[in-house]
Amino acid sequence: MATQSHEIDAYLSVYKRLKSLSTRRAVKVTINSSLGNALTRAFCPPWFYAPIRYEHGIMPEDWSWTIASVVMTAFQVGPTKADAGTICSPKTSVILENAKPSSFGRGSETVYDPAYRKGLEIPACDVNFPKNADFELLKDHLSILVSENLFGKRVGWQPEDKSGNKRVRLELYKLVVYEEGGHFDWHMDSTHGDDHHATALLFLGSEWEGGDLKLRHGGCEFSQNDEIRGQKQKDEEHVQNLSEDEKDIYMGELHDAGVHLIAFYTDVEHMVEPVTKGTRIVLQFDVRIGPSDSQTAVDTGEGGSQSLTDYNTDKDDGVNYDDPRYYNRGHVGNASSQHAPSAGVHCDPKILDDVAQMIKQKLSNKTKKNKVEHVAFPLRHLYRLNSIRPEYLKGIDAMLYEHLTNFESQETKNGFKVVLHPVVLFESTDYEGSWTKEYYTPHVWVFESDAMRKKLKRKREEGLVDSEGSNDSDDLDYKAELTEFHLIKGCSLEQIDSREYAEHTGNEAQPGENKYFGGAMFVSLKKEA
Ligand SMILES: O=C(O)CCC(=O)C(=O)O
Ligand SMILES: [Fe+2]
Repeated sequence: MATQSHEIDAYLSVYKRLKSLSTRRAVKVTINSSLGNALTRAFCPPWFYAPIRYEHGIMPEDWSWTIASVVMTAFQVGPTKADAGTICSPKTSVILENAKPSSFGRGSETVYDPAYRKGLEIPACDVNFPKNADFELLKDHLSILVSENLFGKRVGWQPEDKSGNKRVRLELYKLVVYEEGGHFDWHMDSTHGDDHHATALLFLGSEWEGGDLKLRHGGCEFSQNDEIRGQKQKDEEHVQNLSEDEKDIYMGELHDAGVHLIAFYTDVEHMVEPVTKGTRIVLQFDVRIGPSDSQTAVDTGEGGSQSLTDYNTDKDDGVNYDDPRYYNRGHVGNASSQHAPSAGVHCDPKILDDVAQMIKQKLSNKTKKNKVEHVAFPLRHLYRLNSIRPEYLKGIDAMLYEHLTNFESQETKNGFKVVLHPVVLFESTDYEGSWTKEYYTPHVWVFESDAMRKKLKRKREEGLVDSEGSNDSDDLDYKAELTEFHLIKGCSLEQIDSREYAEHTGNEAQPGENKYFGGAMFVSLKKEA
């Protein structure tokens, strides 16, 4: 039977406000292009796994307390502040006594449905760390790992900026518990702010079986249990090369506690398979980027095309290596910069360069018939509407942005101008609403960037444009007919329509604007000065 109302209609109605505020243009989409294929090859893993353990075999005596205090951090739960043990040795019964069944967001409601999610939780306000300094230290360690592995040198390299604000901040969201039979079906986490860009899960040292955390994004998958098995194998190989004395130390109690960290960008879908034995206990953190809440996010200025290097101007890496909080980076698990785990913000520069060269070629074509002023392609990650900004780009989106904004060659003396815009993929059907090859003519609707919307709002307040938006072609500085938009196969933008992300199921219901949104990069040649 033909689809009655086109899915995109439902999707668009969610963004009514956006529609009413924005000028939009339809740009024809090119599918299966060689640029689209080159973009598909440009990839960064959107997650990582790192064991957190006590490696006193490697560190000088006086360093041990730092790591030890991380895994031995004590905590309390519930209104009575009951002793819940430590990160490496939690008191399961106390935690269970204080935990309540978890609900989750389905569309505009927050519901309880054990068929979808069967788990228990303790909200952050009921998790207390009697030694706050230990908790801060723990968060510092974890945020360095998250910085290095998800945000690279770009944002997270400096744990703090000059005024002491952390660039990557971990905020405890809740403690999550799964008993035997507990599970959580596929979902994306709800976001709790425009600066909330990843989830970090710290798995405590309780015993459990099953309960595999599975992640998926852009056609790639991750399995927690596979990572743990892989790590065990690596450890065994490592231990074979140690002396007997070293072996005893290495295989010590804390090393085996199984504490580990998994972090992923907020638009990564994930699920927890049923726990078959024991109790699985996790501290879930929201990862926030940039200055703390009390300060407003950086204004990107005109066109939202501020470069990342502007944002992160300090050339000095800003780390005080004498500070005991930082000197043992690289001794937490295997996630040191020298032994980066499988994931990380890395992408073969040759692939990035291929993309830049192909774009350059398209933009340099001066013949009237094939003239192209803008080459555009979707962002690989989904963002909140207000987070489609250079300083918030994640993983491969950030790598491409940075590479393209810094790209220079003989022909493009002034380099590229790269601008971000929210976009909605718009696929046509026939009059009955069915999908046919003949009528399959995908377009994207392009909306103003955050900065452009602000500019428009100002203009509107000054009465320079009408409230319905503007037809003034200056507002969007590109011409649809001179723009090539290359779709990337399997990218989130394509899936957002088919998977009902507008009704996505997260930890709690998300009001309209906080939902996930697609974006695109528009690349043009910088105008001669
Ligand atoms: O416990 C986990 O591994 C993840 C839990 C989760 O996805 C959530 O609570 O949103
Ligand atoms: Fe989740």
